[in-house]
Amino acid sequence: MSSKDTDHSPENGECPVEGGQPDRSMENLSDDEKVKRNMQRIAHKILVLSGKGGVGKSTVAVNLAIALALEGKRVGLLDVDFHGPSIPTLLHLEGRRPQATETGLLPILIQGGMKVMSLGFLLAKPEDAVIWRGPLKIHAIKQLLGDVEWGELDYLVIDFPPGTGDEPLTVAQTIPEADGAVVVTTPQDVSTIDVSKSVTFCRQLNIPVLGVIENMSGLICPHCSKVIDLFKQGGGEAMARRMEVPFLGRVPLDPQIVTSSDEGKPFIYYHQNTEAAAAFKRIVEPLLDL
Ligand SMILES: Nc1ncnc2c1ncn2[C@@H]1O[C@H](COP(=O)(O)OP(=O)(O)OP(=O)(O)O)[C@@H](O)[C@H]1O
Repeated sequence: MSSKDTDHSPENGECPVEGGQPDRSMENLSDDEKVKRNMQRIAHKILVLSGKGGVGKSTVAVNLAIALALEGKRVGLLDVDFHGPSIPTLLHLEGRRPQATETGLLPILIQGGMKVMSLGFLLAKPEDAVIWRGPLKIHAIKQLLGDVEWGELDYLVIDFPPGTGDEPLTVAQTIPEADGAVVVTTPQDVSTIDVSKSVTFCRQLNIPVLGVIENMSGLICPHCSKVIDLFKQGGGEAMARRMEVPFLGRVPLDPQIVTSSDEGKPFIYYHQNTEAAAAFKRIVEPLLDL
């Protein structure tokens, strides 16, 4: 291997792993042992789940991770959505390739020091759909947990595809010590009914439900600041009560979330003085006490 291959110097804001050298103690370990070793260095692992697509789960995952980083925490964000990884787009990291070391892959380091890894970084083209069956997915997830050089972290936030399929099941079984799941819904019945299945899924797997987040909860009128109940309000809170799990809070609909997501500029970072950013910060407070 040439010296270039082991050169960890920062490039385009990317950062070397701590210590600058590959962790040779990880060599010759089995997949499960690597995961165990790697995950021992991460204090808290939070799963972000939703039973329904399009409710803003990835947006919430990104903004929660950044809210934790803004509190001074060392944070990693892992996207295990094989079929539609959106984290690279949401963070404007399309086309980036993680650097490979002798012992693993370096996550991409973004502004504020957050480490990001997504299967999307490993696809040849963003529009490539990954048609993988269960066993391959399980192996790939174990690699994302065990072979990525996360280093010491306070939090790893893990974003999943919607539903209760192989991805959350594998992570739950592979890192049973995870702190728990945050469950994202929108207020309408059509969402809360599906998302309550995520709560049931967590119960069946003994994953603590850290709480429900009601996203897209009321639109704040940009002209008069009155709240318009576009998708109703309170459905997520009522679902949390019904399912006897904590309610973490509501994030309003904010058109700036759409534009900043499309531009790959994390909303909470660029629009700190908004009600939605304040909502994310309030939601993160109980997670700081884990
Ligand atoms: N609070 C909000 N206000 C306005 N737009 C939002 C809000 N939350 C998310 N969005 C927008 O909703 C769309 C879907 O969000 P996102 O991709 O995060 O959903 P998702 O639940 O992760 O979808 P899937 O898992 O099906 O890929 C995006 O355009 C995003 O910008």
